[in-house]
Amino acid sequence: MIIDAQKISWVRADHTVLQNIDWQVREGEHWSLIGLNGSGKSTLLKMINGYIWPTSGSLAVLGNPFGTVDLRELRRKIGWVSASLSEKIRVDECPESIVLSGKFASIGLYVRTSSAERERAHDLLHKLGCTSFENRPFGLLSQGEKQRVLIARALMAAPRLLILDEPCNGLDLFARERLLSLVAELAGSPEAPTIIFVTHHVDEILPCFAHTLLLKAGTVYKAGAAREVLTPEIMTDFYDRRVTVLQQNGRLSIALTF
Ligand SMILES: Nc1ncnc2c1ncn2[C@@H]1O[C@H](COP(=O)(O)OP(=O)(O)OP(=O)(O)O)[C@@H](O)[C@H]1O
Repeated sequence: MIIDAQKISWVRADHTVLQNIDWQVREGEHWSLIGLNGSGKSTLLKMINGYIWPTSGSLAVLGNPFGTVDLRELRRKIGWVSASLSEKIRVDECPESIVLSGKFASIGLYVRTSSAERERAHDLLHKLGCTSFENRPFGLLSQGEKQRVLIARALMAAPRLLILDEPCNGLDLFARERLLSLVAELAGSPEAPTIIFVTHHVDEILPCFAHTLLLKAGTVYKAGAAREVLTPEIMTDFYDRRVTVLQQNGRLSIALTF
């Protein structure tokens, strides 16, 4: 089991941020995670990465029950690509060293690297289409280029779980589709980690994300097969607004019904 959350809650200053979350992610599944602002997505991800602990309930990640595991060791097996990671990267650091730093889960590269590690970093930069700007400082890269470098960085540690936290934010239509096709390729490869794809936009959910978790006000609204969850009835209840669900090229999109 990749994630086994049993009735987890997280309470802060008499505010229940997460309540009775049951969520099981099995090996070989890729999930999308959807929730309105403030529904608890970041809190749940912080918990999965071991930065906060459940107030109640039990959580095991990659087969390690919390309380019995070295969380720093666990974090090395999880790649988490998010806007807050992007903000931490130094603007003058180049893609090659950013990707290499992923091996050591460090921000910045402080150790001597082997030629095999440098070769792997180059392979990943190539795989993610970053070769043409691999020597350009991070601060000069476009949003789409930054995202691809950060995904390559996350893959450097060969994680078993990869969290892509709103990776398409700020991308234009073409950069978005380019990133999504790289994600599809990654998800389909034999050595793919389990991927959790967080988004506000249903049309970004690729067919490979066959499972969906809907979080609403800190609770699991629905979790299961995407085709059973992303229905007009369920999404209308979820958003408290009547919506229609459209399908095109194996992808869905949601439109408000006026
Ligand atoms: N340390 C904390 N103490 C009290 N409340 C908190 C704390 N951290 C988060 N919250 C509250 O918990 C709720 C969920 O926050 P969270 O950041 O997890 O939502 P989110 O789904 O990631 O939102 P967004 O889509 O806007 O990023 C919010 O109401 C937030 O204000």
